[in-house]
Amino acid sequence: MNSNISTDSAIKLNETSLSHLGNNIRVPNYDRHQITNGIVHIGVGGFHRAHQALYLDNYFHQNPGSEWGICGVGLLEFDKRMRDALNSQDCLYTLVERSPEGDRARVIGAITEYLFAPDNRQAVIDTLADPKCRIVTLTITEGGYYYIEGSGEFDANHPTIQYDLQHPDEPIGVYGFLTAALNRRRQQGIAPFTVLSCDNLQGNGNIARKMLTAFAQMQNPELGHWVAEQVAFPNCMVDRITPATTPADIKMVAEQFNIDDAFPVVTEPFLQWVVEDNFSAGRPNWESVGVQMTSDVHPYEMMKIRLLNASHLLIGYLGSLAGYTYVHEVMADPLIRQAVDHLMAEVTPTLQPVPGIDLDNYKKTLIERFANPKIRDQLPRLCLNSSAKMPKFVLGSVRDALQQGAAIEYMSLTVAAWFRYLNGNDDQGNTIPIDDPIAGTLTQLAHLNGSDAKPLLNLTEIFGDLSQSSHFVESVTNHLHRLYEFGAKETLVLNHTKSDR
Ligand SMILES: NC(=O)c1ccc[n+]([C@@H]2O[C@H](COP(=O)([O-])OP(=O)(O)OC[C@H]3O[C@@H](n4cnc5c(N)ncnc54)[C@H](O)[C@@H]3O)[C@@H](O)[C@H]2O)c1
Ligand SMILES: O=P(O)(O)OC[C@@H](O)[C@@H](O)[C@H](O)[C@H](O)CO
Repeated sequence: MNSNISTDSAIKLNETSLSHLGNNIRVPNYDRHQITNGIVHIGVGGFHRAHQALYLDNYFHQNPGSEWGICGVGLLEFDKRMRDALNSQDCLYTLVERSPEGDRARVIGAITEYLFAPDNRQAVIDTLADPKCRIVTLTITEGGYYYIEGSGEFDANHPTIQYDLQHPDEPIGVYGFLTAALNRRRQQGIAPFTVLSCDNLQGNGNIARKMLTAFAQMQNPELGHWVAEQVAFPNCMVDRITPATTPADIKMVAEQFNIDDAFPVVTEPFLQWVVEDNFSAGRPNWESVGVQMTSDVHPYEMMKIRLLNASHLLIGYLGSLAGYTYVHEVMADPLIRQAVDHLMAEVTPTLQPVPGIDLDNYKKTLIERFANPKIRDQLPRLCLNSSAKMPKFVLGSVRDALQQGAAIEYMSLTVAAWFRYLNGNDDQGNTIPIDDPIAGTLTQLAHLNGSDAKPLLNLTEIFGDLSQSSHFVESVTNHLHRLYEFGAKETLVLNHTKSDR
């Protein structure tokens, strides 16, 4: 590996240049033209490319000529950059695993086609309706499911949903595309595809089922019935910390690996995928490449979401308030690291036993993963769209702990730190940009009410009935007062002293 290579002299990644790449870089050794696309993936971002596509790349090395290639789909304007990058390099991209021990790059070939829906909506529907498509996988973020947290119901009034109901042949949203294709399959006697959600939602398959069925029902009750009866929606737990790609990553790939890649992915070495074995139209033999197929994903997803993702929120808010930029910097701060330990200790009694997993060891590994200085995971990424994540990552644990009469100190601190963060400046007075679909409402409530937590806790679409718990309200309020009065770090000193007593 030559670190003196300049970005300009790097080799442009595409099929013809694969054989010119350094021999330290693993490239697809299978014929990509022999692969047919049995999977359509909607929401090709960093995570899909570091996770599912990697598993399939490994699979194709063992099974050339497979029927499980991926056709990627982007529904949003946001995906233009992915379209341009993938189309300019034959859908190939570089995946770099980074750890203190070193960096390893490989080129992934599992995505063989990419469709940008705004360019050609019919092409997306045709691909989904094609009998060759047997699984549709999703990473469309928590907010992409149009799910009302407080009630658990479908957000039928959302403008995207209303648009798609009125324009069934020219949809813009995920359910519009899926139902357009499923409707055609039903009319033509083609079996439906399986819908596999790979987003960080507890019961992601169940949620996808409920939402898609509700949408299909509104469009056409018979179709709704068919979807409910015929479509399989396995749950799954996904795990691999994958930061957003930065210009520095593109430069690193060029300089360290001599690859000119418009959109590489940087990730950690850790990788896990636990999938409920419930597929109506077949699936790859995923076990052969390390996927854990099981009849019950629930304990795994509870463990991952409540320990890893909840800790990420606490790290994101406290770290931002304390003026840090990256997760590993936050983990080097003993006060915040201790808070993460305390949060995980509080969450643990709310978890079920997880087959084959020693929770103490799992938590230790999480701390090590968070501390990985090489992946430079960004705090704003962790805090993005918190209104959709807080209920899923933290509030379930709060409810369970309240029911058990157990401690909620650090769970409440996570909520309070979010409220303080929503004020939009850190403890030194620097601006923190708030990126959330309901940022306007949230920041207005935070500004108007400062250390009074109640108005934010009264947002039932996020907190449901939790504002009825005086213990929870009091605990959040106490932390919020301290965060405003003393700042994040001093609050932690006070908290830890109390907890250690
Ligand atoms: N990055 C990680 O570490 C990681 C790890 C595990 C799971 N995940 C899951 O994957 C999701 C995506 O993460 P990422 O890192 O790939 O993000 P990303 O920003 O790189 O990509 C997000 C993708 O979701 C699509 N999307 C967003 N909102 C949508 C909507 N309303 N309808 C349709 N598509 C929509 C975007 O167009 C984009 O293609 C996360 O929200 C999470 O649920 C991520
Ligand atoms: O991707 P999100 O927005 O659901 O959550 C942010 C992070 O917590 C998440 O991406 C983790 O890095 C990931 O879940 C690790 O597997």
